[in-house]
Amino acid sequence: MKILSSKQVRALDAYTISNEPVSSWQLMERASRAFVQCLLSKFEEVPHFHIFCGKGNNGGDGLAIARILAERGHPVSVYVVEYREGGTPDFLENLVKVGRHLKPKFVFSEEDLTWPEHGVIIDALLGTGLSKPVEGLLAAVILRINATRLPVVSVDIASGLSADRINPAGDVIVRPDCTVSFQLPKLCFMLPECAPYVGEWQVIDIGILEEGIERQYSDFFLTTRENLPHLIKKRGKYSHKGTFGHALLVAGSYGRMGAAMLSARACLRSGVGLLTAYVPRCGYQVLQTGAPETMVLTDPDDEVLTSIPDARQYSAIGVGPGIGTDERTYYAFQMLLSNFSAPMVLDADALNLLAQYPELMKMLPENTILTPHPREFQRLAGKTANSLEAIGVARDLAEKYKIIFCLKGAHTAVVLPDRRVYFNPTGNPGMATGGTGDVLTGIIVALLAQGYAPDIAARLGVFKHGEAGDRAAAIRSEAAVIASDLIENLRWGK
Ligand SMILES: NC(=O)C1=CN([C@@H]2O[C@H](COP(=O)(O)OP(=O)(O)OC[C@H]3O[C@@H](n4cnc5c(N)ncnc54)[C@H](OP(=O)(O)O)[C@@H]3O)[C@@H](O)[C@H]2O)[C@@H](O)CC1
Ligand SMILES: [K+]
Repeated sequence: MKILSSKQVRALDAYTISNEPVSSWQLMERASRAFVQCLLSKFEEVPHFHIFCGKGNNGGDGLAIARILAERGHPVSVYVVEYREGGTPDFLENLVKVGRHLKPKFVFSEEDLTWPEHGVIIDALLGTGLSKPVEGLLAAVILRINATRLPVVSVDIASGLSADRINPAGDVIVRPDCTVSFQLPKLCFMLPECAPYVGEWQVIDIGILEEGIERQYSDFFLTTRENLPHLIKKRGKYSHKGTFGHALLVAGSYGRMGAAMLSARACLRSGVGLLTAYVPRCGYQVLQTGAPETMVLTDPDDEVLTSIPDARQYSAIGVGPGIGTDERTYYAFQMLLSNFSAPMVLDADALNLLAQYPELMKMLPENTILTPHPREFQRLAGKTANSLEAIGVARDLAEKYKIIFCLKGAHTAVVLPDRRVYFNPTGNPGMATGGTGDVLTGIIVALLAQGYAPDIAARLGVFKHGEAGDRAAAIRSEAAVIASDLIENLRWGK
């Protein structure tokens, strides 16, 4: 699913209006009806809705939503915040229409506000037409909304929040519990800095023309459940273990064999035909016992990796979980990079080694997948002001070295060498716990070994990892999730 800028969304609305054709008021009516349907599905008992409207089209939506709710007999109060004169034509038309069912309260100053004690607040003050920081009366109303203990649902986007960039500190923005957005997600929904101004978010279909979306160019996408299942390879009746590749996992050091084990078990549960692990000698028994399906090769050293095996026979290589950053491990890693160019995924200490020895970057095989969490990325690429800037730096590096980044986070961003960015929708805060990254490495190396193209292996791996986390959290609750639960909850069917 594409992520478009506010300007592109305006062009898209205009395209739908002239090509469907549909009037802009009708499109607003469609959006508002879809919003009401979604809103009512969130509550078992319909509460009293308090709808705060601005005077642009977001306010127009608010008025239409108020009317539709009132027509159905639901309790509604509607407030129009008079921060400017006039209003957009669709706002004005809906103001006339709502007047047949309800008496809006016009708010000219803070004193006009009587604050509700029960019910749900609907925020329809400002939408994607935000053009300057919020001040004066609008700011006062937003601060009051943020001070309430009542649930807040924003229409399309929280009022005051910029869709396409990160607001400067100090901007006055609604902090909703939930945002119900029209047709396509906004870039800000993907960024951790914006999370307090987004809440739970949901995108609803308002019937924007698909061909109009196709005409808009974007480098940003949200991976969706719908566009992934067909990418999962069927296992044919006559397939054998050789059909699904042979992965090599280079992992572990003394005291960190758990990382190797988690990666190995995740790899085995992700469809790989054969798995060999290359570990220091201290890991031999651990893996042979804990992951008996794995073949184990050992380094001459007891505690850290100091050399590499002959990797020519492997269809993919995963390096990093638990290997540490010993200088001898650096030499081994360098040797691996200079001798082999199989599809590779690098995580954890392999990334720390890259940060410590940046000359290794030039040796990475094309389409190598790097899976840093924010601190690892900072070590690798330097400090950035915010997550959007970090994504920009990752795009430059991905293009320069022809590599793929999975920038791990609530919406992990898969950044491709052609600069496209795919955000991931699955996963939950329960996954912010030790070892989940090792699981991801194991999944991705399994997909690479089975012959998935690296960009698909990265996107699919990240998606399935998050989905397994969601399943685990549904069973155990977020706080109780540990990395092993993800492995147990991997599913590769539809
Ligand atoms: N297009 C469609 O067909 C559909 C659109 N839909 C809905 O429309 C929404 C976008 O509507 P919109 O473009 O009218 O923008 P919106 O944010 O409501 O108001 C802009 C007004 O506010 C003003 N203003 C801006 N910032 C300000 C500030 N800080 N403080 C004070 N004023 C400020 C700005 O002033 P100006 O920039 O002109 O000076 C302008 O007058 C979108 O989010 C969705 O909800 C849906 O119905 C689906 C169909
Ligand atoms: K809003």
